[in-house]
Amino acid sequence: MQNELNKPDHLVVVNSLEKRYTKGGAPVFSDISFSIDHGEIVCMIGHSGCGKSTILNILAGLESASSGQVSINGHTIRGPGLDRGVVFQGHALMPWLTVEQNVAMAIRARHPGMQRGDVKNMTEHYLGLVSLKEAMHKRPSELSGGMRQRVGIARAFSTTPELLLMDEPFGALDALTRGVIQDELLNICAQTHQTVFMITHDIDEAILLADRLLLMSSGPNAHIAEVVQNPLPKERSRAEIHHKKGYSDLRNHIMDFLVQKLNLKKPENN
Ligand SMILES: Nc1ncnc2c1ncn2[C@@H]1O[C@H](COP(=O)(O)OP(=O)(O)OP(=O)(O)O)[C@@H](O)[C@H]1O
Repeated sequence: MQNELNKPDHLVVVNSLEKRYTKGGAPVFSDISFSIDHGEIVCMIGHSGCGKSTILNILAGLESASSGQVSINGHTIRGPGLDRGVVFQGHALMPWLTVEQNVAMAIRARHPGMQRGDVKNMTEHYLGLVSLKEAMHKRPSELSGGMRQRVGIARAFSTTPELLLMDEPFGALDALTRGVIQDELLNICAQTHQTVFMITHDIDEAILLADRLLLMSSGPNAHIAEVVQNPLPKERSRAEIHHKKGYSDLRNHIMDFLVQKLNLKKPENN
């Protein structure tokens, strides 16, 4: 079905993904199907080893599925592409380049013909969004872990990807820094209507950031056991979210899922 912009309704459609590492063995996961709408933030939560990173890497085009397809804007993906930006837990910055150069390099890759001055302006704009303009001439080794991760986020946003993929992007950060960056991420997403697929182990982070949560059963043969729509309004704020009606119920629901339903068997006819 097409909308008025003649684009598919869903930005991303994931259809029946399955991954096997050993021939004849049980798949790590199977029958993974979901969609992501334009501007939506979808979080996947599940225990270690159920295949979350593998699914994200397949969406990034860095890994291939044993079967199934992923399409973005109606086109089946066949490898990595500039339509997708990835933020990993380890920021993966180039250590010999400054903060500015790390971001500018990504912008030039996305816009090969862009004038030098425009690249500079765009670099400063995205570093400004993560409050790092002051540090633009520093090298990654001179930054804290949180600052490096913010450079990684600025770099990913600066390429204006159709889809931003984040694999536990704040996992290595202390709670305070994590909170600050979560706020920054929410602000940027509100400004840019960025579509995001994200993996996290942190329930509070998922409730704060996600419009929809995909709860994975444990592997092998993991599957999406439940899809939960976040009932809290889209304008969520870290300072107030725990006072909102519905917050505790949602948190308890996800916690119960993770604690009690660890070994959900895949339904026979699903
Ligand atoms: N290259 C590989 N070869 C064989 N098995 C692999 C390979 N990569 C991942 N696996 C297995 O696939 C399963 C899923 O791994 P994956 O990293 O996707 O899980 P995850 O849910 O992201 O885990 P975590 O939350 O710990 O990061 C694991 O059992 C892992 O051992």
